[in-house]
Amino acid sequence: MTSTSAAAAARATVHGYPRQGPNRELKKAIEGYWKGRVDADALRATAAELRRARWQQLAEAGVHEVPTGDFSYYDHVLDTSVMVGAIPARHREAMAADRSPSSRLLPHSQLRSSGGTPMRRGCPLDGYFAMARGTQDVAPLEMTKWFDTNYHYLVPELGPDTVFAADSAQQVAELTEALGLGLAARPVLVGPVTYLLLAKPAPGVAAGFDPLTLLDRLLPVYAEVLGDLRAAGADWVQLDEPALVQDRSPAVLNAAARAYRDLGALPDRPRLLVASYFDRLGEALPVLAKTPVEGLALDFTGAAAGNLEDLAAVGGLPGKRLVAGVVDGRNVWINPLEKSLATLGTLLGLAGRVDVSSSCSLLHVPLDAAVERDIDPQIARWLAFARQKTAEIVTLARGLAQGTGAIAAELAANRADLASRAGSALTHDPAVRARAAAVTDADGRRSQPYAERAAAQRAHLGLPLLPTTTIGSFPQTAELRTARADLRAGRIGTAGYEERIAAEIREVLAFQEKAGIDVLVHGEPERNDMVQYFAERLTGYLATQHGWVQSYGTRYVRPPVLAGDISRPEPMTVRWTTYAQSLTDRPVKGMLTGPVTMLAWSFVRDDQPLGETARQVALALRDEVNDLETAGSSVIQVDEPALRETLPLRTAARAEYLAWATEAFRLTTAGVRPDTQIHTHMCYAEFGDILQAIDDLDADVISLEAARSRMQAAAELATVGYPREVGPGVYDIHSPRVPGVDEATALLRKGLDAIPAERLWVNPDCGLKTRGWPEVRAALENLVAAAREVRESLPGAAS
Ligand SMILES: Nc1nc2c(c(=O)[nH]1)N[C@@H](CNc1ccc(C(=O)N[C@@H](CCC(=O)N[C@@H](CCC(=O)N[C@@H](CCC(=O)O)C(=O)O)C(=O)O)C(=O)O)cc1)CN2
Ligand code: MET
Ligand SMILES: [Zn+2]
Repeated sequence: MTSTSAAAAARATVHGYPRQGPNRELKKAIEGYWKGRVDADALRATAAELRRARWQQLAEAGVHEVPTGDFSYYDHVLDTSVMVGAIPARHREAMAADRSPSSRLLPHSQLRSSGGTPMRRGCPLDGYFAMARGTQDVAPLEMTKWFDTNYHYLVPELGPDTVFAADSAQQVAELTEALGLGLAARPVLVGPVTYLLLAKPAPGVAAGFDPLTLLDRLLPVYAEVLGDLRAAGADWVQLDEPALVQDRSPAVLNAAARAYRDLGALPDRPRLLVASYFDRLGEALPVLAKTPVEGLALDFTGAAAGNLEDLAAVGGLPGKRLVAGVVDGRNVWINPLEKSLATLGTLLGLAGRVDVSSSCSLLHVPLDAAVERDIDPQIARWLAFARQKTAEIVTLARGLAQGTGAIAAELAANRADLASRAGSALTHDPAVRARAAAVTDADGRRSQPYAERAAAQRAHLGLPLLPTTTIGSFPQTAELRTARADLRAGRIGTAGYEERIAAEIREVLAFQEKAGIDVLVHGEPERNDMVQYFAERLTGYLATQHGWVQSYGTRYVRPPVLAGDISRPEPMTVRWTTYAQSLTDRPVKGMLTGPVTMLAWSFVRDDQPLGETARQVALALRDEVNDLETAGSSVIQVDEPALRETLPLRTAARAEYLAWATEAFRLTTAGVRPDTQIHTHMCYAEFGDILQAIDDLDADVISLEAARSRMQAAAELATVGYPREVGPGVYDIHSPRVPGVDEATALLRKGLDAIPAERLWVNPDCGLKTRGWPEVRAALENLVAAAREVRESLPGAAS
């Protein structure tokens, strides 16, 4: 095919689309189902209607080929486990037992609801949700971050005994629905190599087990699914292999080569499009290019832009289809259309056919910027959410196929919008820039070394050995959320809302004092979210009203937008912290979200290096830290749960990231007196990669998620000689289970194997916002009892 015909054939598509619906209808239907308020048929009907509406929207926008199979009731990786029959044994047994009258398989929310909810039986949805959320008797699959995004997937559990079996029902049904609407549709599956690379050894299987050894067993299952999809009318099927953008061993690259050679050799199959995104494909590019697959989808945005030169270096993809991800699926800025057209033009010479798409699924961006009413219309023109991105993709495909003349109006408007952003005062605040430029090394260093600070803090705080504390949030009750919704809707005034918050703080403080906790928190009742709350109070940040993005299951966040230079017009947390401190003689921890997490869980500026944005945020937070100290806080926690997840996917980029990330944290925290204790908190396991960085934060105390891994994080820190205080979590707050005193005691003793008593804290894994009060009360009382028991048993303990 010549370039010209490649251009003429250019089509628009997307890799995937938000699932929740314009008003999070899916969340509401699923949570209603869990509560017994919505029946299975109604839930299925809502889901089908949402799928229909999104396909229709894509088609009406001019998308030529819509994705199918990207919908999910909970998580598409879990759906893949169902598709290949990788149901953990404990769930298989529970589902079988569920048919017997003695079964206790039912969702937690039903267990906890005050009786009267009928148990559902024999419904496949329940088995599915049990894998996602667990039941009273059966633990769920583990949840972890999808690459470096804020989306969480359920980790497949595999072992040498895993028997795969194809179940293509959901994929076939969705394809059939879309084809029934008269649309060209392309099923999207998690590819077999990525699926295995994301898996972990099932419980009871040796940790050294490598799931990739199951490839030969898995490929026939994919072959069967592909056959079923072909029979159902699939012309193309997309297999997502984002795991191949990470540094991979020759063994993994060989596995990829084998997988696509074998799938490519199937006699009656759809054409195959292998997709990668989030970074450049690197050494996997020539490997995949040599396989018989008919197409590759590559990311050409951000760090992945290097795919362009890599593609040229391998001589392009002659005769193959290239789906060019030129519209960023991870960020919310309008596309520079002319730049993208130039990229697409170059790509025309490098492939048999070029189509236009998003860089990755649009799952990671909100649905529609046009429904935001509170964003300045001038600034709203700079934003593209899923709906606007779809329009950009269609425009680019038209421009590619018909020439720029066909999209002259769009290009002119785009030029004006880009110029308005570039020239805006919002993005260039001279005071912020001057302050950031004047930062010195000394600003990021505490005035005394850790050992001296520790002594000063010990004298100042007078805490017992094994001090108890919590991570910040207490239950975000329906009453609190409703009060906030009422305030927004004008049903209550500010005074009424604030009285509600004050009352909650009094209750949280009273409970902690009674329970005997040593370092208290105010409970964060005033915060809708630990990132959005601060974004709403910082100049240069935009918050959205409806910009929901799925974080996991039915939980969503509204990532704010780092749009301009960041400054803090006034203190953000001092008032509620001071109020809480006025209610007690014990120390109340000030509670802030750190600069790295503020970036990681927001949409970031793409017009300056991330490190510069981080420094601006850090300086604003530094003022808050210092103000808290001035107002009387002796303990201040700066949460950095996202420090690990934002680690670049390719190791070559990691050192630079860790340098600016740790610098931003130190800049936030280093302005306090030596006797002010700085805490930090991280709650995503796999700290092994960033132990040095944790040390470089120079925080006085770190609390970590450790309950499920039985103190592994504490042990890892100990192996590198971590010198500071550590609170490895002894309460897994992701589960409604209440840990018993013995269980917490055992974990603490295990913690003592790694960290000496003088440096060990007692706390939960993370905040308690998603938990209910009854569990929280019982669990924290047990945690305090365990701390006392272990304290008393320590050698030399005063009896
Ligand atoms: N940004 C961010 N990323 C994160 C985390 C995090 O805490 N924040 N934690 C990890 C993921 N964990 C998460 C844990 C919980 C929720 C969560 O509970 N989300 C809530 C929404 C939280 C929120 O924004 N609440 C607002 C708005 C609540 C709301 O839905 N209001 C209703 C009306 C009120 C009502 O009737 O409930 C509406 O606007 O329609 C508030 O409290 O004000 C949900 O999906 O339900 C999300 C992620 C990793 N990434
Ligand atoms: C995801 S980390 C959460 C930390 C926050 N301080 C909380 O307790 O909710
Ligand atoms: Zn946490």
